[in-house]
Formats: sequence, structure tokens, C-alpha cells
Amino acid sequence: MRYGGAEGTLAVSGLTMAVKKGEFAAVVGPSGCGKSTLMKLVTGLYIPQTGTVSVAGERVTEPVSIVGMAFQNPTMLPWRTTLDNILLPLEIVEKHRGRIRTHRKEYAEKAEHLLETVGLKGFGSKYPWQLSGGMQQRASLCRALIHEPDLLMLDEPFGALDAFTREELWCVIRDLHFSTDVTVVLVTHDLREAVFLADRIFVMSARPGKIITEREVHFPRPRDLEIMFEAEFTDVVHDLRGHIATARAQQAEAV
Ligand SMILES: Nc1ncnc2c1ncn2[C@@H]1O[C@H](COP(=O)(O)OP(=O)(O)OP(=O)(O)O)[C@@H](O)[C@H]1O
Repeated sequence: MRYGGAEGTLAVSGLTMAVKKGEFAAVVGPSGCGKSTLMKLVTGLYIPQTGTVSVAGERVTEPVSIVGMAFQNPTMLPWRTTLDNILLPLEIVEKHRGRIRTHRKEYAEKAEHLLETVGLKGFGSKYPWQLSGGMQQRASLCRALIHEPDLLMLDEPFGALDAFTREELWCVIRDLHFSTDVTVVLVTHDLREAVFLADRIFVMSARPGKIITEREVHFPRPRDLEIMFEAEFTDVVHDLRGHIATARAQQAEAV
């Protein structure tokens, strides 16, 4: 995938990866290696000049509607209540667009239920600016899930949060994944986050990004935060850190 025409930035090249249905995958790599580009390719926001992307067995040629997305910046619309922000994708995704007008109450109940799941019961009537950053991020997870996506794409959704809130949200997303059969792809800079949450971790090279290592994480589920203090956990984190350090060093040599 190259941005800006033939002379533009080659963001990812030779990138091959496969995520199984229901799996929790994490993608880690040096800064600027093309992680967000990968997310945009999977969701059909960009179509690669060469190569193919498939989601649920279908080649991606346009934005994919069975995907829910959450980013580092929750970007809630300030003039809509939290509940109305969560319902927003339903007004856009064609499958729901017709129904939302006639069945708004039903969808609002679903949104309220999701808010309860992420610990925001009763906050639907608040405006985004009345919520803390962590609360907004929880609400944005609800927005990503309201249309019951088969695939949830998370691009550093916890990056801007303090350590405690981040760990709380790891548990929220762990439970959401455990209680549904949603497939998750998480891009993160945080190796502990990747190892705590994922079944499979992909390490990307420096730009142009490709997968240099793929590692399965076999810790039993449900995982408790305490697992992060175990030697085996630290070993996996160290191993990943080594791969990323090598990728960064190669990048520095290439400059
Ligand atoms: N819309 C765009 N137009 C031109 N270049 C872009 C565009 N989006 C990304 N790039 C370039 O593509 C490369 C990969 O960017 P991308 O955002 O995918 O990396 P990343 O791994 O997500 O970065 P970070 O770790 O800093 O979040 C970078 O060099 C970036 O400048």
C-alpha cells in the first residue's frame, strides 16, 4: 500500500497475515511501521494497489459493514448525548438505517445494555464532554459494538488513558471478547496489553511494514491482571520487545 501516487510513501509491503474467526489478535511494531494502514486496509477504508484483503471469506473492495472500530481518540460528537453517539453507526450502516427510525426504543435499550456492560450504566443521557477520557473510551467501545460486528478493530484505544483506567478497560474488552464470538484485532504499542489480551501477536517490521514474527499466547482464559507478574508472562513480553528492538535497529541502519 503506497500513499500519494508512484513516488509517495510505501507504508506496507509484502504484508501477509491471517486471523481466525473468534480469535483475539494483536499487532505490535515500531512507530510509523504501518499499523494504522493495516487497520484501514482490513476495514476497506483503503484498497491496496497490489495484493488482496479478505474479511469473512469476502474480498474487501469497499468499507466493510460487519466491522466495528474504536480508535485512540474516541471522537464523540459533542452535540449528541452519549446514547445518541452510540446509536450513530446504525444511522449509517445500511442494514440498520431503515429500522432505526421505527425501532429506536429497541436500539436504545441495546445501547443501555452495552453501557451497563462497560460500567457506564445511567450515563446515556450525558454529553461526551461530561464524561472523563476513560468513560468516553468505554462509550466508544459501545459505539463500535452496537451493530453487533463480527470483527472489532481497535487502533490503540487505550493509549491516551492512565495506567489504572487502561487496565480496567483491558478487563472490559477481555470480558466482551470472552462472552461473544467476536474476532478482535488490536493495534497497540503496549506489549503487556498485547500479551494480556491476545491469542496471537503479530510483530511488524519497520516501514514498509510486513509481519516479521507471529506468536501464539497460550495463557488460559479468563486471564486475571495478576498474570502480568508471572515469569512466563514477562518472558513473552521480553521476547516481543527483542523483535521490535531489532526492527527499530534495522530501520535506523536504513536511514
Ligand atoms: N493518508 C496518508 N497519506 C500519506 N502518508 C500516510 C498517510 N497515512 C499514513 N501515512 C504514512 O504511512 C506510514 C505508516 O503510517 P501508519 O499511520 O500506518 O503507521 P503506524 O504504525 O500506525 O504509526 P504509529 O505507530 O506512529 O501510530 C507513515 O510513514 C505515514 O506517514
